[in-house]
Amino acid sequence: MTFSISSDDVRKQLIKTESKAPVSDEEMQQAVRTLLLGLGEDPDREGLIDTPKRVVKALKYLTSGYNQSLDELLNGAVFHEDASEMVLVRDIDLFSSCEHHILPILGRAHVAYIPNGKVIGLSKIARICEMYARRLQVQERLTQQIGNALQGLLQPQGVAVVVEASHMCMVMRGVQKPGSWTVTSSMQGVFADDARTRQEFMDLIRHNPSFH
Ligand SMILES: Nc1nc2c(ncn2[C@@H]2O[C@H](COP(=O)(O)OP(=O)(O)OP(=O)(O)O)[C@@H](O)[C@H]2O)c(=O)[nH]1
Ligand SMILES: [Zn+2]
Repeated sequence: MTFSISSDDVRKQLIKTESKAPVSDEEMQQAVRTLLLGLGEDPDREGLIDTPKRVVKALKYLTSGYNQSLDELLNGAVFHEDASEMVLVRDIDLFSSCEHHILPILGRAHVAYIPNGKVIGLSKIARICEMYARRLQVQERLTQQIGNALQGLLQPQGVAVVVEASHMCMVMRGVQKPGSWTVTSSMQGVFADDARTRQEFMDLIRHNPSFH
């Protein structure tokens, strides 16, 4: 499957998902206070008195990716370059939140692309992962959004994204399966069309670096 997405499309997609926050911090804090009461706690005891404020601040931080834009994050770091070999940034730590339970998704992303006239600043690949991770997510969408962003920004020969993550909603509650992890991928362009290129990527994300 190949995708053709322009930077404009990526920006439109981004605008659609940006948060409009129709409630105040005070209203959010009041809701946390209600949750504490529902749990049978006393929200006025010393240890909990500032908890609503802290929870709102923490949740806003964990979803701060809604307020970022690709333009701002890139800071112009897309360069014209003749390179045509695979670029891979692997083992990018991810801290996201599942949209069903608002519990952590902890994992790693491996992101590769094969340039087609343009390269992107390496740190920006990690920043793109970070922006989409800092939202309420399902792992499949997070993976796809990272791939689509790179595809749209660089129009490369192909993009490959693999995310490996453990969902705390499956570990600490519910089915309670510590040690389970989920692997999702987004393969676009040559990574989707050519099994050897895909295999090279899979081999590179598995090999042990000699400097470790
Ligand atoms: N596909 C997908 N599912 C997810 C992700 N994160 C959490 N889920 C699942 O979302 C589902 C929600 O199912 P529900 O039955 O509505 O919720 P629940 O009663 O809390 O489900 P259990 O976790 O099975 O107890 C669960 O199966 C979760 O494992 C994700 O990133 N991708
Ligand atoms: Zn969940």
